[in-house]
Amino acid sequence: MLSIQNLVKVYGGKLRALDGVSLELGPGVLGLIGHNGAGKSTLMQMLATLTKPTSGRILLDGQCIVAKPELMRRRLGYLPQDFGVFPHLTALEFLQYFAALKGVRDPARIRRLLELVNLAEQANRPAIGFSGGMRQRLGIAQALLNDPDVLIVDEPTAGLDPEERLRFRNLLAEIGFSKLVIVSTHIVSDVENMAERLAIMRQGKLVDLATPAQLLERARGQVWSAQLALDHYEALRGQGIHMLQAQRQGGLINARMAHAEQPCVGASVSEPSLEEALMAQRYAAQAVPA
Ligand SMILES: Nc1ncnc2c1ncn2[C@@H]1O[C@H](COP(=O)(O)OP(=O)(O)OP(=O)(O)O)[C@@H](O)[C@H]1O
Repeated sequence: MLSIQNLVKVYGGKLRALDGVSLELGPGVLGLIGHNGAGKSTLMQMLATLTKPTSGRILLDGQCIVAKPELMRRRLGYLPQDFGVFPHLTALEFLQYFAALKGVRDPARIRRLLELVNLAEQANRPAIGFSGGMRQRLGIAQALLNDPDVLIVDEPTAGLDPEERLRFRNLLAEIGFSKLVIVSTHIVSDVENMAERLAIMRQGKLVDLATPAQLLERARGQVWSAQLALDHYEALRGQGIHMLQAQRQGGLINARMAHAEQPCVGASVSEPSLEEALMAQRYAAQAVPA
């Protein structure tokens, strides 16, 4: 459906915000993971046809959307990182306004979307009184107005409380049953239970594309746990052992460590969480420069 081919974006003559990114995507949720500055927003904006690549191609069902952005815009829903609502418009008025802009003429669709994002009862309330989660859900309703085949969501859960996060994630997961949903985040837990695949970006490059299960499998044997005295903990740190977690308990430190081999006598190999798996992968990449 979407074929991303060798995308490069150069800013200011030399900064490579994207450095040869290629990806083949179909329906389902893709989690785009990377630290701040990894190039996620640049890639999302490019897919949303807001910025053009310095080189490379993006094909939507075989046609290049760099050359013909309108092909994408018709089929795209986009929720940017800094999405803002008009505070004095009600949820209903806000959607009516965007429906008019997007040429959506079916008023029943707005009602259905308000129900989908669980805002039907707040339809006539001005957005100024909405919580962060309600605003995000209104943003998703806006992005879904034209029944898009591709939904792009940038840093979706920033500022949401845990319950709102959960609701919002479930909503995106359900949309991903039939559409392509690309969710960019640096918070692994945002996508670990909904993304079919994770694309890991680092310094403008796509360094991995795998299912969460594959990432966990690869990290098996590299995450260790041990109860350490404080001076032992500090000595291990001093030796460059990567600490994933440290929790003081009864005068000892419960430590979780990323290391290719047993980091110290008594450390036992432990099942990694997805976040730990990604950290372990990152440390391993640092240890062996490509
Ligand atoms: N318009 C711009 N002009 C110059 N440099 C830019 C521009 N946009 C992004 N960059 C740079 O490109 C690199 C990638 O930025 P990008 O915003 O795509 O990363 P990101 O992974 O989305 O990070 P974040 O999570 O902070 O949004 C960074 O070094 C950033 O400073």
